[in-house]
Amino acid sequence: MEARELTLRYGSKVAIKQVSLAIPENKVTALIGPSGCGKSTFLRSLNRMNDLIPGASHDGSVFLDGRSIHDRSLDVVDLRRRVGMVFQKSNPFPKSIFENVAYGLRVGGLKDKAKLSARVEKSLRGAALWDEVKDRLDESALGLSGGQQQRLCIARALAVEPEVLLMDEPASALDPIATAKIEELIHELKSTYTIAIVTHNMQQAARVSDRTAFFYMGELVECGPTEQIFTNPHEKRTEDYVTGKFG
Ligand SMILES: Nc1ncnc2c1ncn2[C@@H]1O[C@H](COP(=O)(O)OP(=O)(O)OP(=O)(O)O)[C@@H](O)[C@H]1O
Repeated sequence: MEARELTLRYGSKVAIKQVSLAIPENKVTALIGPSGCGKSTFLRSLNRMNDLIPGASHDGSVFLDGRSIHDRSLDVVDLRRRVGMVFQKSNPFPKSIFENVAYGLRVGGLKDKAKLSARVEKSLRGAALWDEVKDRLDESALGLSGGQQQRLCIARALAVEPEVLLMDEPASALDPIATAKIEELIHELKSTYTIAIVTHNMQQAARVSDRTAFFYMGELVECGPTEQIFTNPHEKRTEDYVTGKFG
């Protein structure tokens, strides 16, 4: 995916300004920066989730496989299937574990029970949750731990076979063990998916990402290989942020 000169406003307030950033295939791109700098806004603009916010408007473009996601002929539902999203707070439906993962497939018209079961199993395996839930698929998803619920939400996103996964602080509400599992999972997922992750946790960005983009006051200050951003940033503002001088 690639954003070119993307500006996004909420009413007259500019949240991100002329951001040009590539999210390369089969890599993890971390978006970092102080609170309110526009990370989530940028992430949400990659699958047009901001369209749902009254008063939001944009200039510039975002391309997926070379095609503008704002193209009139593009189906937004299909865009959101191709570019899935996982939120900070896990949000399973008050349904069974199986139905949570099957939901998007049923909405997409898949009815065959054997095919549904196979896709649910594949998605739960992909989210490293299968072994923990395979004997309780009919139980409520709300009975899972926070970390399991977040992996269930990842399984739900994987079920519709996206190409890109957007993750908005997916581990910030989890304990260190559950966080480590999510980070391990992100590492495994990148062989199949392109991932963009917003994180407040700089160690996490350093551990999971290949590239890091530093945002400040709505602007993209710099983006580069994660190691370079953390050890040898080009911009003073990046250096001050990654060394903890502000933020
Ligand atoms: N729905 C909205 N309506 C109006 N303004 C908004 C909305 N969402 C975000 N903003 C504003 O846009 C700016 C960027 O917010 P955004 O949530 O993208 O930042 P962020 O870097 O993700 O912050 P955080 O790390 O605190 O989540 C902020 O000034 C915020 O107040």
